Amino acid sequence: MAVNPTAGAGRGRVVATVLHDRLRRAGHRVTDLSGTDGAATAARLAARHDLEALVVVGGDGMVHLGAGATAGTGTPLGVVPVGTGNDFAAVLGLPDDPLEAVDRVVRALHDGTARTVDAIEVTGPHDPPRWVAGAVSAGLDAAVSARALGMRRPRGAARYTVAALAEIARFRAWDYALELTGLVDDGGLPGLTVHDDASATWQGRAAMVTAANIARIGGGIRVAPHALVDDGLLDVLVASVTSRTAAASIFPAMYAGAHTRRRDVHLLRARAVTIRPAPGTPASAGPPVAHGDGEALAALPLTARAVAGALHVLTSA
Ligand SMILES: Nc1ncnc2c1ncn2[C@@H]1O[C@H](COP(=O)(O)OP(=O)(O)OP(=O)(O)O)[C@@H](O)[C@H]1O
Repeated sequence: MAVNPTAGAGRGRVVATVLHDRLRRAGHRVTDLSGTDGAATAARLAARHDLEALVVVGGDGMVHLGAGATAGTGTPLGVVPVGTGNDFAAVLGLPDDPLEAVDRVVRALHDGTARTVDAIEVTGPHDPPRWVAGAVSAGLDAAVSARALGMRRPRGAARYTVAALAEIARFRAWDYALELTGLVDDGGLPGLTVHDDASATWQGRAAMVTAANIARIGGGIRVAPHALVDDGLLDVLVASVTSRTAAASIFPAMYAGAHTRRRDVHLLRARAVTIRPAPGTPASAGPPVAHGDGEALAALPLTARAVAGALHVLTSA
């Protein structure tokens, strides 16, 4: 197991004790692989290839670490949500009561039941491949994540809201060049060039480019309301919003998923997307560092690819 003791205002530590006890009583050998921070935990997880299963306790940041350690390996992943943002757990219908979630994990391990879902493999020219469970953000939502990660106060969901207000206040749209493969829905995006082999290219100005495996990010923002976690596809949101006023109205609309009714918001569906700054964009004016599951990934360019069935999430039928 791996725990973020700070998640949920310290609830992570308490829930982890219960989980540890329940797993031991069920006859499992339990190793606590939690580090002193996210990077230390990731390093400890990367060194273990012998786990029967990995159970993470925390928010979407811990799901990110768990996906990184288990995606594509066949090792089942258990999730006990105690964070502020528990989007992955919510989308999978896991109990939001952490003690019920512990029960579910213990029962799934006993019964050998797991749900097979997709994950996003992220590759770029400079960094090793990374796995993302929820969504890859490369626009305003990435800037908000970066700011929220750097803030100590306020805690909880309010931190994301404060970060969003600050980023909207200094917002300027970015110029992107996108390449999509395995396109099955063009989302009505003007200027998209679609080729016979189901690839497509687009260049333009946008506030958000987000490749989503699940419907929600940031603790309930319904960024891609119809995204399915097991369709082998990414829902790619392109918000061709260029003014600060429009950016300010789009963010609150996303909580209800109402942004998709706007004519300048497009949801495409494809197997993979490569996201670059448009040619000629000076580095100082380029899009922000991409984030995945609310964690920093890498500067653009990057390719996000849906990998069908990469994750086996412990849950009972
Ligand atoms: N042992 C640890 N100590 C401190 N931070 C950790 C630890 N393990 C992971 N983290 C990091 O904490 C961050 C937030 O993690 P997580 O998503 O689990 O919680 P959260 O929902 O943001 O938490 P909170 O409820 O405190 O807002 C992530 O960047 C994660 O890597």
